[in-house]
Amino acid sequence: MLKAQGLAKSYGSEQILHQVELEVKRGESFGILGPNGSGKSTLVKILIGEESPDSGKVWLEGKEIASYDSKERARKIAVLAQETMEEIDFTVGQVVEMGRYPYLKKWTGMTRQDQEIIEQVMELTGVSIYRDRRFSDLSGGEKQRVAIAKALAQEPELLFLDEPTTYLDIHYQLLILDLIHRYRQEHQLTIVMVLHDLNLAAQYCDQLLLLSKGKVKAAGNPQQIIQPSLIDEVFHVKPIVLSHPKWQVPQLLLSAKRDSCSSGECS
Ligand SMILES: Nc1ncnc2c1ncn2[C@@H]1O[C@H](COP(=O)(O)OP(=O)(O)OP(=O)(O)O)[C@@H](O)[C@H]1O
Repeated sequence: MLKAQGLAKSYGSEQILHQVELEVKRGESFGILGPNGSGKSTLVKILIGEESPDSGKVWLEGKEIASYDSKERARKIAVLAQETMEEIDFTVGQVVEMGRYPYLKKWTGMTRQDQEIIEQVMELTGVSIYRDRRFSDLSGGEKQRVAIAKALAQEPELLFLDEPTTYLDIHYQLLILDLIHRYRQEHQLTIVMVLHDLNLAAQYCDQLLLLSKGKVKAAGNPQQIIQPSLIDEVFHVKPIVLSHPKWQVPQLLLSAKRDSCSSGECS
C-alpha cells in the first residue's frame, strides 16, 4: 500500500530524518513510535506528500506520491488533523461534509450518495446529535470524533492519525481507537498512526516502527519492539514489560524513581 525508501530531510543545517525506509501492507495498522523530536511528524508529512524529502521516495500503491494531484491523493489518503480545524467557525455537519470535497464535481453539489455517506459516518462516530452545533464549542473528545467522521467521509484507503489520543481521557482513547479498529476491519482500511502511548500501540498496531534521532532504530511486531532494552536505549527509561492477560501483547509498567525522590533528588 505504502512504501518509502531512503528518506532524508533537513531543516536548515539540522538533519531531521536519515535514510528512513518502511513498508505498510494493505489492511495493516502501522504504528510510528519515538521520543519527542525524533522526526515522527516530519516523516508523516513526507509520507502524505505534504513535504518533499531531500532524497528518497514514497510510493502509494506503486505510484510515486509526488505524482498524485491533490484531489486524487485525497480520495486515497485521509489525515486526522484536529488542530488545523480548531480555528474554523463551521457547524459539525459542515465540517463532516468537507470530507466529501475530493469527490465533488464542478458545478454540482452533494449527491444523494454523498449525503448517505455523511450520515453513515456521523452515526458511526456518534456525532449526529451535534450536527448543528458549532465545531469550536465542542469538547476535545467530541471534536476528535468529528475529525474522524470527516476523515472517514473521505472514504480513504489509507488513514493517517498523528497522535489521535492526545488530550483524551482513557474512555475516549479506547473509544476512538476501537472505533477506528472496527472500521478498519469492515472496510479493509490501512492505518498509519503516531502514538506516544506504547501500551495502546502494542494493542492496536500490527507493525511498529521505532524512530530515534531521525533514524529507524527498529521495526517489527509489538513483541519485537516493546522490549525493555530497546525502550531503555531509545527513551532512557527502564520499564517492566508484562504480557497483557487478555490480548497477550507486551505492556509496559513504568517505575517511578522513588529511591532518588526519598533521598531528596526530586525536589
Ligand atoms: N518546519 C520546520 N522547521 C524547522 N525545524 C522543524 C520543522 N518541523 C520540525 N522541525 C524540527 O524537526 C525535529 C523533529 O520534529 P517532529 O515534529 O518531526 O518530531 P516528533 O517526533 O513528531 O516530535 P513530538 O513527539 O514532540 O511531536 C524537531 O527538532 C523540530 O523542531
